[in-house]
Amino acid sequence: MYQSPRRLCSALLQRDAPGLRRPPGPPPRRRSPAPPAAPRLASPRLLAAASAARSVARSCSRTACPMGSGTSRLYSALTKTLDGSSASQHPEYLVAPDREHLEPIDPKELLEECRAVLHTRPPRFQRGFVDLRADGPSSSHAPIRVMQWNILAQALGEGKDNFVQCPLEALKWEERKCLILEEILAYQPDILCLQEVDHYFDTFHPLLSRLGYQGTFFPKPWSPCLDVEHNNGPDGCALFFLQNRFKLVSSANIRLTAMTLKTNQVAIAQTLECKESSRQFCIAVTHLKARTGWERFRSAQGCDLLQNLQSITQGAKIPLIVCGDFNAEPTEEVYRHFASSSLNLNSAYKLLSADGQSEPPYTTWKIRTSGECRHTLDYIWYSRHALSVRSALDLLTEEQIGPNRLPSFNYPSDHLSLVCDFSFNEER
Ligand SMILES: NC(=O)C1=CN([C@@H]2O[C@H](COP(=O)(O)OP(=O)(O)OC[C@H]3O[C@@H](n4cnc5c(N)ncnc54)[C@H](OP(=O)(O)O)[C@@H]3O)[C@@H](O)[C@H]2O)C=CC1
Ligand SMILES: [Mg+2]
Repeated sequence: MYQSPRRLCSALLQRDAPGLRRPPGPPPRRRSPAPPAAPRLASPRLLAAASAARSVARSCSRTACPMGSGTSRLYSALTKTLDGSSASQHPEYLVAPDREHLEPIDPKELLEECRAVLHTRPPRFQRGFVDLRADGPSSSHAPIRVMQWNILAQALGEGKDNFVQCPLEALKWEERKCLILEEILAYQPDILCLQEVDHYFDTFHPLLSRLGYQGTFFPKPWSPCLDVEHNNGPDGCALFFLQNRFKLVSSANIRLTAMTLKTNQVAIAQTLECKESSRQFCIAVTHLKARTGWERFRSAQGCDLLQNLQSITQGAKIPLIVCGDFNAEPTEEVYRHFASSSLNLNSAYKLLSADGQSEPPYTTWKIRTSGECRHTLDYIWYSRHALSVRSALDLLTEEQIGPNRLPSFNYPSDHLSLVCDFSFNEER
C-alpha cells in the first residue's frame, strides 16, 4: 500500500511512542460506545500535547524520512501549532504565526486524520440540508454558506457546566477537537461564527488559517474559563471567512453594554466583499449573557448590538447576517427586538418549520444537576430584503441525540451547529 511520506513519519512516531498506535489502513468506526480509555492519536498534526508534538519533530529529524524540505517545514509547523503550552507562555494571547507555519493543508487529509483519531468513537450523526429555495429568479453566484456554533469551551465543559450524563472521557480535548473539526470540515462553511472558543491560538487559528480562512478572535473580558484550573485562556467569539471568497472591508470588536454599563459579553462584526460578485455584506457573531434572571440584561445587550449594527450597515443599506448564541428563547424580549428591528431581519431556521413562522424546538439539549435543559437559543438572523436562504442543515432528531443528550461521544457540544446557504436577492 502506498504511504505518503507523512504517513511513513507517523509510523516512525509510533515506533518512538508505543501505545500511540493507529491500525494500518482506513480506521474502522465502531457503533458501540467508546471504551473508557480510547487509544490516542496517530496523527502528528492533531497531537496537542507539547511533548508528543516535540517527539514527532525529533523522530522526523533523526530518521531518514524521504520527505523533502517542504514536509520538514510542515513538521516544524505542527510542533509549533500543537504546542499546548504556547497560550500559557504568552498570556496576552499574542502568538503571531510566521509565514512558513501557514502552509496549506488539504481539508480531505485533515478530515482523514480526524477520523483516525476518532476511530474508537461512534460515527458522526448524519444531517441533511433542506432545500428552501422559493420560486423566482435566483442568483447565479455561488451561495454563501454560514455556520453558527457554540462549540463549548473546554474549560467550561470540564470544569463548570456539570453535564451529569456526559462521561468526562467524552470531553477529552484531543478527541473532542477532532469532532469539532470533523463537523466544520464536513459542511465546509465559507463563514464560521463560533462561541465559547478557548482554543483559538493553539488549535483553530493555526489549522483554519492553513485551510484558507482568515480568523478574528475577541475574548470575553472576564471569561469564566479563567476560574477553571488548567484553563487554556479566556473563551470568546471567533469569526472565520474563506479568503479566496471574500475580502475584508472593515472589522469591529464590540464589547457589549447594558444600560450604558460595560458587560462581559462581546461581538465581532465584519464587512466583507464577495470576490465573485463584488457585493458587500456584514457578518456578526455574538454570545449574550446566559442564565435565567438575566432577561432584561440580555435585552439591553441585544439593543446595544443592534445599535452598533445599524451604524455598521449604514442603516440597513449593507445586507446583514447575525449569528449567535443569544441565550434567549424566542419568547424573550431580546428575540423580539431582533425580529422587529428596522434592520428588517428574519431568523433563518424558522424557514424549516411548516409555516415558516416557528423556531426549531431546540438548538441545545443537555442534562445538568438541575435537570434536563432543552432550549432554542441559537439563531442566524439575515436581512430579508437583501438575502434569501437557499438551504439549511436539519437539526439532530431526539433519537440521534439519545437519552443522555449532549455533549456525547458522538457530538462535541451541548449546542447544535446551524448551517445555512444564502444568496443575494436580485438588485431592484
Ligand atoms: N474575576 C472577576 O472579577 C469576574 C469573574 N467572572 C466570572 O465569569 C462568570 C460569569 O461570566 P459571564 O460571562 O457573565 O457568564 P454567563 O452567565 O454568560 O455564563 C458563562 C457560561 O456558562 C454557561 N452556563 C449557562 N448556564 C449554566 C449553568 N446553569 N451552569 C453552568 N454553566 C452555565 C454558559 O453557556 P451557554 O451560553 O452555552 O448556556 C456560558 O458560556 C462568573 O461566574 C465568574 O466566574 C465574571 C465577572 C468578573
Ligand atoms: Mg455553554
